[in-house]
Amino acid sequence: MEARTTSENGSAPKGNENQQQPEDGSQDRVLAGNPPENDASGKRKAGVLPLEVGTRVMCRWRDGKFHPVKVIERRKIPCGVPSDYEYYVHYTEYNRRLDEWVKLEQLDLDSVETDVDEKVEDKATSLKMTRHQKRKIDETHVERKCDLKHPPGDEIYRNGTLSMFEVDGKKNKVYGQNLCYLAKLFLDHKTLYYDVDLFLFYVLCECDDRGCHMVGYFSKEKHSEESYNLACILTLPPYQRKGYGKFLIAFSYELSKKEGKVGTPERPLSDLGLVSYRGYWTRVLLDILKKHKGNISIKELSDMTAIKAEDILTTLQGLDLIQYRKGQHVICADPKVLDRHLKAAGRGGLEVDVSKLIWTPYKEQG
Ligand SMILES: CC(=O)SCCNC(=O)CCNC(=O)[C@H](O)C(C)(C)COP(=O)(O)OP(=O)(O)OC[C@H]1O[C@@H](n2cnc3c(N)ncnc32)[C@H](O)[C@@H]1OP(=O)(O)O
Repeated sequence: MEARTTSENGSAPKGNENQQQPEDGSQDRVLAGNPPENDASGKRKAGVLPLEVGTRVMCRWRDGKFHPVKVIERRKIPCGVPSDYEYYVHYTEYNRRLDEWVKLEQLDLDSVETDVDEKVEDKATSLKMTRHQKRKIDETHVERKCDLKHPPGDEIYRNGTLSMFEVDGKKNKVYGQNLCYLAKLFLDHKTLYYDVDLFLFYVLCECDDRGCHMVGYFSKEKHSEESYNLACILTLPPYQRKGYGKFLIAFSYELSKKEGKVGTPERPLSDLGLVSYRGYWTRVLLDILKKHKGNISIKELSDMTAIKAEDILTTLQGLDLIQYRKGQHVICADPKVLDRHLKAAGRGGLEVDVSKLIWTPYKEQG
């Protein structure tokens, strides 16, 4: 039998040294401990103990005041009487970080509301959940604990410890929105997208035995009128300058190749975005020009690389490799000049091994 009277076990609220009773004998809920008992209240308490999970009651907090709480867990006190419990309570007016274990002495048992609102809530939502399930949902919702071991999508690429995941913004709204918030921290000029349904997110992860840890991502519109193949790119600061940015850019073009389309990044580009893209375009184009024998047109370069013709033109113009002859742009590539530019373009970054990409372009379902 767990039910007992407070007077039997001596654990009834008796107040403490700090208890202050007003001289007129009235109960001061603000400063005092628990109010004095009478017979009726003692009997009532006998019926409510031990308190059930879900019970609402007033609890004296460290400020000496009583606050409404909800019992969300209870446990037996190891060295106490077998029927002695302490309670894990949530202060309903405050953040869950303040949840704590309290002793029975801190609770005003005259204020106990057993179950009433839980039943009302259950009826209102027509959900037949156990209290335990309800509490779990409640806690998860409020604290937003993340137990994900990898981004919530399909792994479309794996090479050694690197993986890429495709996350659909429509299926994982909050995850997609959070990625956008993250990028916004580093980008003044970008619009923040709340409506992420129209986007896919390609999340690059370093993987180990604890899971896949995001190092960067890019987003991409499911359908782009302007042939954008990348909306926003971000490498998290601790991972920058390691070649991940170039990897993500290269990856976006590999997806475009699979789609049979040419692509370009959404404008405007940030200064770091522009440097990264210029570096990528320069290396890719000059590598081809170096190996290629004979003439090659911008259209052919675009078909081979999925880089939009305008981007090829501006890149080659910037390197002074374009001449305008008889109304046409002509690529003039002296091998020595190409070598010089390639050297200046720096490291190639991490390679995308296309044989490890398993992906089909997005198709609207239903
Ligand atoms: C369409 C758009 O989204 S535009 C917005 C682009 N995104 C941002 O500006 C967000 C903040 N910036 C970032 O997230 C990153 O800097 C990115 C994504 C632009 C580049 O990511 P990184 O992982 O650092 O790229 P990566 O290591 O491949 O380096 C790319 C090149 O950019 C240049 N670069 C990158 N960071 C710097 C820097 N801090 N200073 C100078 N040059 C830099 C270098 O040329 C570098 O090549 P290198 O290391 O061989 O010299």
